[in-house]
Amino acid sequence: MGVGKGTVARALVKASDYFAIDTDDLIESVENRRVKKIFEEEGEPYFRNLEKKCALWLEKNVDNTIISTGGGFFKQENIHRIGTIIYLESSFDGILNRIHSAPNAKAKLKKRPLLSNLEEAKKLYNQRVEDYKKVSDITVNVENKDLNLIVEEILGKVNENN
Ligand SMILES: Nc1ncnc2c1ncn2[C@@H]1O[C@H](COP(=O)(O)OP(=O)(O)O)[C@@H](O)[C@H]1O
Ligand SMILES: O=C(O)C1=C[C@@H](OP(=O)(O)O)[C@@H](O)[C@H](O)C1
Repeated sequence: MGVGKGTVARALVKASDYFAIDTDDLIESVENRRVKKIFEEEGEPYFRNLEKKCALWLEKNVDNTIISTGGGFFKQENIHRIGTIIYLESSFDGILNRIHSAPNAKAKLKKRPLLSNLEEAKKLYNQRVEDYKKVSDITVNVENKDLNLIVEEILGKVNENN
């Protein structure tokens, strides 16, 4: 939720031969509506089921690609069969500061249904943090870090990992 997955993916594409896709974008495209609308009109379980379908499709069909995901995608049962998992690490306040200092901060907050209640969002972050660490193959701290340095670290660690 706002740690910089999409931004980092776009920077990685510029700095390498990789191309990128985003699971929320894929879901929005097949549903022809925004994630926020899907949550409002169908509820969260419906969205998680779309993530599951997307995860199964990625496992079968996508290789050598940067995949940015929604913040809850890591729970997919086949996540390790999709590829190398990179965790972008930041404190909760670091994430909020990022979003609040974006020029379009209001829109960024509005499109994220799980950020609408800050207390609940912090609870969710605290619940997930240990799981993010457990599930990831590579961790890169992104707090207060320049995008170029983040990209350099990721590409270095991915090369070491392969
Ligand atoms: N390394 C960075 N330095 C400064 N701002 C960043 C960095 N990474 C992301 N941002 C900003 O943080 C906000 C959230 O990033 P975004 O890529 O949309 O997150 P996510 O895809 O994880 O939800 C955006 O306004 C983006 O410009
Ligand atoms: O953390 C989550 O469970 C979610 C994060 C969102 O994506 P971002 O991480 O890009 O905000 C989006 O997939 C959906 O609102 C659920």
